[in-house]
Amino acid sequence: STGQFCSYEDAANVMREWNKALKGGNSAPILLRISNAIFNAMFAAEPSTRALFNRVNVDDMHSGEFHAHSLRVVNALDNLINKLHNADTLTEMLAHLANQHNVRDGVRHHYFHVMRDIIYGSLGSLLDSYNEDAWRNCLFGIFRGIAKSLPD
Ligand code: HEM
Repeated sequence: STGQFCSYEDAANVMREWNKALKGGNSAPILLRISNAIFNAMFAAEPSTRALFNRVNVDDMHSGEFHAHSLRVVNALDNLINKLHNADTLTEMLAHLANQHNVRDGVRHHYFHVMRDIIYGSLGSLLDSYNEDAWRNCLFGIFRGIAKSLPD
């Protein structure tokens, strides 16, 4: 298939680099570590985002509720990344995630730019190998797909 989100080769690199970090069976602790790093950095960069996660007990980021939330987010990211060669499926998944975010008061398009830049800046130390250009090319459409109809 032809990559609608990014080139076939960029998508292959992104999936390989991502999946390599999760190899070895028990991926939940690795996903949680990635998720915690991303959320902590986002709350530091944009403190107003923290209260959006009160329902999932953000006050205790080690709580079961916040871990469960973190796993929902990073599992979703994992599923999206692994559909980079299936543009139709990926488009449907993004539409569903866009709806789930559109209904949440206070979620802004801008926050997705903040999170995106955090992810670009942190994957280099979270992954064994990191082809930043490929990630930028492929994640652009993923973030846009979720955030495009959110208020600025
Ligand atoms: C690639 C980026 C992201 C992915 C894959 C993602 C994924 C998800 C998923 C799967 C859920 C659970 C949906 C549900 O069960 O209703 C969720 C909830 C949520 N997301 Fe995101 N998200 C992303 C970025 C963001 C950003 C940047 C923000 C805003 C700062 C945000 C704010 C929220 C909020 C407020 C909830 C609801 C939390 C709750 O359950 O109370 N998300 N997200």
